[in-house]
Amino acid sequence: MEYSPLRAQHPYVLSASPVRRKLALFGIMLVLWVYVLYSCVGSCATVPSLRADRQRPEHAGLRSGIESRLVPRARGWEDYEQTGVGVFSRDLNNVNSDEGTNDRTFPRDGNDAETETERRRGGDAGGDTGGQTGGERRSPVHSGGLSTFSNGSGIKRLPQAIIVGVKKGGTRALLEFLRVHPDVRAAGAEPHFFDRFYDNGLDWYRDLMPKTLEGQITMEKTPSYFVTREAPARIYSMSRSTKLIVVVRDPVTRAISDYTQTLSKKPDIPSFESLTFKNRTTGLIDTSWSAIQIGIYAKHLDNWLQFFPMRQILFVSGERLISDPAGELGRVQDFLGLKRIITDKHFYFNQTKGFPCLKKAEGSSKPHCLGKTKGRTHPNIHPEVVQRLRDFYRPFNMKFYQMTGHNFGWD
Ligand SMILES: Nc1ncnc2c1ncn2[C@@H]1O[C@H](COP(=O)(O)OS(=O)(=O)O)[C@@H](OP(=O)(O)O)[C@H]1O
Repeated sequence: MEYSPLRAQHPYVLSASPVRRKLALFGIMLVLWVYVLYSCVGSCATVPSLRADRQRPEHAGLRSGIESRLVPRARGWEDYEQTGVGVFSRDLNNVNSDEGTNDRTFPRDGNDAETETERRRGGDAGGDTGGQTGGERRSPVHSGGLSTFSNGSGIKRLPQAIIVGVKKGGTRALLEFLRVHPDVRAAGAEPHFFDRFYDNGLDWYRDLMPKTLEGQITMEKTPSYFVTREAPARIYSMSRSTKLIVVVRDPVTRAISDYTQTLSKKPDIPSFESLTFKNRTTGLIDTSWSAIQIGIYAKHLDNWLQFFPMRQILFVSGERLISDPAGELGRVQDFLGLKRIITDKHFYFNQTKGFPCLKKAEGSSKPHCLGKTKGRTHPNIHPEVVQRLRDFYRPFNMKFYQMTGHNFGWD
């Protein structure tokens, strides 16, 4: 008789005993269980590890230093100034024009513009607050009041350090440079929580922050806080141990820079000179003009000192941030209790831009300069007007040097 494999198998299958069938079923179930168990271990692994870190703070810094390199961060937000579109879209026209720049360009690696899609992708950017009314945003999940969402890449925390000022001081440069540090994570867009969106509440604010691991510092920058009367009390009530950083710059150049920004958006505004003086003949300065008002640093600082001791405020020289970025970054890292990781080797001077740039942007291997709205050419201001302004600011500068114990050399 001819051998037929078909015939040889069928009788075997049909005649399989119930015991064998049960064994086969058991085998399949076993395989399924192993598979389910394996999947669960993979997806739940991060939760216990975060808990373990909290119990072992001495290891936190080391671990976060390593892990933070694995966590994707948003890159380059410099042109979201004080308006910022982050993960969520917003109506740019709702933004106060004297502070924000509606220039959405983002010259990545020193040249072209970032698209809206790229901005939305900026994961940890935290989003901007201006276009997000409370109702538009998903509400955060609460977990014991300290943090919201918890997953593999950390949890959202309120900032422990804030760059509170000053507008046009060099705040974007400082934040961009700082985020190179593996233990710093920052909201990309300016949240404007303590001046414009305070009523949205702390949970709303926290939800704008990037996720951090234990040992990492959460930061944000909103330069208008420095001149916001309510900001110190509000920050104090969030946490009295918040570290504050103020980037200050010669108030005369700062005022011109401020004016340049406004002019770029509203080319029809009056001349710098006519806005500066209440009366051109008497030379009386119009201190109600925000471009002038912001530069009276001593006055604004007084307000902060009602709530925070001087040791909790670091003043960064906007000028030195350009001439010696590594030096200023060294001071900032010390102040934040960070290891000095950002050094000279991170910067190069870009001749075309006329400013220091990063050799490697965070999360990229390419050089990175700040965008077109940073380092604009200022209009020529009559030397007499500049001199008049210098005279006006001198006593305030002196007072500021005295208060901070540091001569910034503006006079
Ligand atoms: N590395 C580097 N690259 C480019 N620009 C730099 C840098 N460091 C400091 N600056 C100065 O930053 C000024 C803008 O300050 P801010 O970022 O604080 O402006 S803003 O208030 O957020 O709009 C900006 O002011 P302008 O020169 O008037 O445009 C720059 O002088």
